[in-house]
Amino acid sequence: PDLAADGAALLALRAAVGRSVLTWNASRSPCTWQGVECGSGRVTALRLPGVGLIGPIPVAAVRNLSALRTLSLRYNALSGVLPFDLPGLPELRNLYLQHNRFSGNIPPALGSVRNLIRFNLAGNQLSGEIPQELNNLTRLRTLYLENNRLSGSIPPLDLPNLSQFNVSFNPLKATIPSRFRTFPSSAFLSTGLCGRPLQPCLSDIPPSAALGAAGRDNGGGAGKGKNKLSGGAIAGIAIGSAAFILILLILLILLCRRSGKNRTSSLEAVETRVKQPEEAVSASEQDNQVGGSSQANIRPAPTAAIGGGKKLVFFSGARATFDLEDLLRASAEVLGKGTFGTTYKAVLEMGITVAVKRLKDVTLTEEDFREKVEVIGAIDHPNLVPLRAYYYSKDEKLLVYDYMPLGSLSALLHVKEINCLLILVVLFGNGPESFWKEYDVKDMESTGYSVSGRTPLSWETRTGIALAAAYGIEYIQSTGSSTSHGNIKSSNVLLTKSFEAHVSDHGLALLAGPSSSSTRIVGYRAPEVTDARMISQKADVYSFGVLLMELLSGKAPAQALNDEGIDLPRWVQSIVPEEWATEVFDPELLRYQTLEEDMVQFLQLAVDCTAQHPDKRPSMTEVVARMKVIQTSRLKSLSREQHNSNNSIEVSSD
Ligand SMILES: Nc1ncnc2c1ncn2[C@@H]1O[C@H](COP(=O)(O)OP(=O)(O)OP(=O)(O)O)[C@@H](O)[C@H]1O
Repeated sequence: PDLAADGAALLALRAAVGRSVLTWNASRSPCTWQGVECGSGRVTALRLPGVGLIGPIPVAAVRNLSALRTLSLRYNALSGVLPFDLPGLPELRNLYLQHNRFSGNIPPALGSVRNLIRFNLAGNQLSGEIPQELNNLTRLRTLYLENNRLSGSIPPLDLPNLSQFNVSFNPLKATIPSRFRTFPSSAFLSTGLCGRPLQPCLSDIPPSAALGAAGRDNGGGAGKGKNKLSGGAIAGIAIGSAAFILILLILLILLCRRSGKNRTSSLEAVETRVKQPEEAVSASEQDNQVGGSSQANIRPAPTAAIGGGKKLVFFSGARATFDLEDLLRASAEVLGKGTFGTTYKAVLEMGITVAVKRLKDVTLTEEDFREKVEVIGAIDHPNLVPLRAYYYSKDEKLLVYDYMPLGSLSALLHVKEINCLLILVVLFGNGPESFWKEYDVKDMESTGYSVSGRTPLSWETRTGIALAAAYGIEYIQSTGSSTSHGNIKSSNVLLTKSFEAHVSDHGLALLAGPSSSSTRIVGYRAPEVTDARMISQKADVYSFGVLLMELLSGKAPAQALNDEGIDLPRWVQSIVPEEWATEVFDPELLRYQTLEEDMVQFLQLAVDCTAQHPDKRPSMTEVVARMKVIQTSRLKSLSREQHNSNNSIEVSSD
């Protein structure tokens, strides 16, 4: 076999599954074709994730690619049986076939691909048993088989290097073999398996022993009634299960009701703290609180809203449409606890919704506090969350912001929210297995459920968010040569209903007490920032680079810190750019094949932003400029394509 034979095999593959999507030029070397990589004059890798391949793969096409080390055809619509009925891929290390429509058995012949290290067949329709022959794959480190229809038991494979394993959502049965007991329970979700790490098996007596016992009871007869439970046992199990489900239901209802209750009572604590100490404050002190001279020096005199003796100080652009009493009467809900305190959503009686941040650990004097808040309030830009008002007393410091209805980018990208209704459907519908199997994720999402809990974000939305956040940060930095945000992360990028991004929490580092610095920006903090209070513009650039990586990969930086302590930037840098498309980008982005070049450029920018040395990082202005160049060149090529297609329509209509 040689390169020409590899080329012929690839063309056979294209003819079978990719005729309309692969534009390989047969007159050029296969090594120049999309997704093909060569080494020593042979095809060594074929990576075509999410390109729209469809149909069954001819066995011969794969078998002839005998120098292949990586085959990645994930996220396509490939069907039929797995094309590996004969040994023929001795070099294969990585086999990624997840999220296709392959059916039939896992071919035992795969056991002869002895160099296999990564093997992923998740999200197909494979049935039958997991073949015992996989035991020959002694180098195997990853075996992902979740979301198939595999039955039987897990064979007692002895794979010394296996560190990633999952068989969830398969109708497998019986006890988990001892080799697999060290994997977490998430590796065996929604199966019929039992034993560690799952619940103990109903009976400690293995089925064979039970059979033997039944046989003995029957005097070794024909085996009638063998392995059957008595009527009493069945009734016991039925009553037990019903009671369990009932308890679960009651717990669920209590949980849902409790979370509803929290929503309306959260600002009560604030009210108590605001009212009590205020009563003790002297009249002169109170006068000082209503737009004192220190405020007037910094910006035009703020409007003071006075209600029941309590004052909210509004910034000049904002009308004092409500007062503190209104705020305290509002129904409130905790949005989250952050470094600087707790944030509430407050819906005022007149219909206005605001976000109220209740600051903790403020050690500044009143004068310093007011002065600094006035500076923060004066920073006004369309991509920053507007600070509308504040409240200061000895015991309570509140900041009132515009409420951003879509919440944070972090929640959109990562939060897996399980809707109470969804749990009920799973529990009382047709049962978990049929639920996951029979409902297509897309169908679920179109009915308003989010199965994974993630809102799919398009490429345009992601780049729009990135650019808007960059504008916001650039503006903050433009207000002073050493001014920086100091806490750039995805939970501080908030979104309006139309996905417009606003950076929040700007300037709060100025108000923060020393205790707030320790936990801040884990995963986003630049290496030179040893004390989080020592913020800088180049450290913001680093954090923004991590945020970009998060947007492109869908991975949360704090969670990306794996056992070896590798954070998101180092993980991205450990992967060569040629592999970014398959290894780094969020699978949700794989459908934008034509945009791969743009994605690579954005990721390269993120890599530059996260350079170890601050001087090597671009400035925020350069970051904005580079992002605009990528977007503009994309728009230009789009309009060129449009122009060409219009011309060709005209020509063909001639
Ligand atoms: N103006 C707002 N509109 C809507 N949601 C908000 C607003 N401000 C904050 N939130 C939400 O409240 C949550 C808590 O915010 P908060 O700023 O208190 O903490 P954080 O951003 O998680 O951490 P840190 O304090 O370190 O920035 C955020 O995740 C965000 O979803």
